[in-house]
Amino acid sequence: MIKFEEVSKVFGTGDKTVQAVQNVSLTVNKGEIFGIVGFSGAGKSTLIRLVNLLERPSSGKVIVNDFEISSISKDELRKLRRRIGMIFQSFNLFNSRTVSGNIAYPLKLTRTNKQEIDRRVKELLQFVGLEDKADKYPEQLSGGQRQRVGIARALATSPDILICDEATSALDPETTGEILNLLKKINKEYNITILLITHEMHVIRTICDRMAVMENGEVIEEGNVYDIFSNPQSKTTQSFISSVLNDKLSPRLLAKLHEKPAARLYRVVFTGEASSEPLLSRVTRKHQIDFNIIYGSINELQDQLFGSLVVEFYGEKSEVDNVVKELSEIVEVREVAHHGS
Ligand SMILES: Nc1ncnc2c1ncn2[C@@H]1O[C@H](COP(=O)(O)OP(=O)(O)OP(=O)(O)O)[C@@H](O)[C@H]1O
Repeated sequence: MIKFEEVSKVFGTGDKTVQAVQNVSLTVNKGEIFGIVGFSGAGKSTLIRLVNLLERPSSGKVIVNDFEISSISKDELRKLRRRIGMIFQSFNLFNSRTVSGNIAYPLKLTRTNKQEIDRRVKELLQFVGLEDKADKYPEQLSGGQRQRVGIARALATSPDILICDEATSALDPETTGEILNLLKKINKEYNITILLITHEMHVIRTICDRMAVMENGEVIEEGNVYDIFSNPQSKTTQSFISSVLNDKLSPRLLAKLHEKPAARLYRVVFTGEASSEPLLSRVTRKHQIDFNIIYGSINELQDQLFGSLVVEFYGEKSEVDNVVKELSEIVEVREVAHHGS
């Protein structure tokens, strides 16, 4: 379990200070995959580096596995770091060591005996699917293979937390998918808590259980991934979600649609049960109006269906109002303004 309690981090002194993390309170539960998304400079890296004290908080508390870590001794910190594995966007491998040598490195630091190191390295190579690459050097590997080595090395000391710093940002979409599957397997089979940061909503959608959105050092939204996708509150979260759901009309098409005098455009968001029911046709038929689906998408998210459709209703104003009112009792309905939100 990782808990941030009113944590802030300020870099620099005098008038040249940067408030990288501002008053963040957040709990990552044991065994979950928690994702933090945000634009560049939002404070994500700084926040996760506080978990293993690569950075120290300026104020507030960071609690990891029941330890308030800023007050622990050097010896305890060394022990704690073995419980926390970390992987990076740029892999951070030793180019002068073989794949096996890289994976063995953290075990050598803990003075594990050679036989045990060999056993563990073999086991990890198998787990990440690199048995045939044991004696290769990082530069002989593809990006995806290098990240697998990074993952195996991070798992060497059998941590219970894995921190991923933009672990797939340097990889192509297919390799990204493979690495995300591997992270999911690690979470399931070893029950390792995963805390990841990314600027790609796709990563969050694919593997996370819960998520937070950071902006200007602050957490502006957090919750279950399905809930945030179906009802994002902030503009930033909405724009991150649109980037993967492809549910936004282009400004040109939107302007054209709004040229029609009687056009009444709504975004209807279907979640859970509502996504498998012919709701639109049932309600519009009852009020005898027509509708046309202009744009939208149906997605699978955490084993549930989730749809976001832009719909135009045709009919008497009062009837359209009734339809919108009735639909709003079951699903989320928002009028699509000229700027598309
Ligand atoms: N060691 C440092 N010294 C001074 N400023 C820093 C330091 N590390 C980060 N910052 C500043 O803190 C802010 C947050 O940076 P951080 O790297 O945590 O953001 P991020 O969301 O991870 O972005 P990116 O994805 O670009 O790394 C930025 O303004 C950055 O310039």
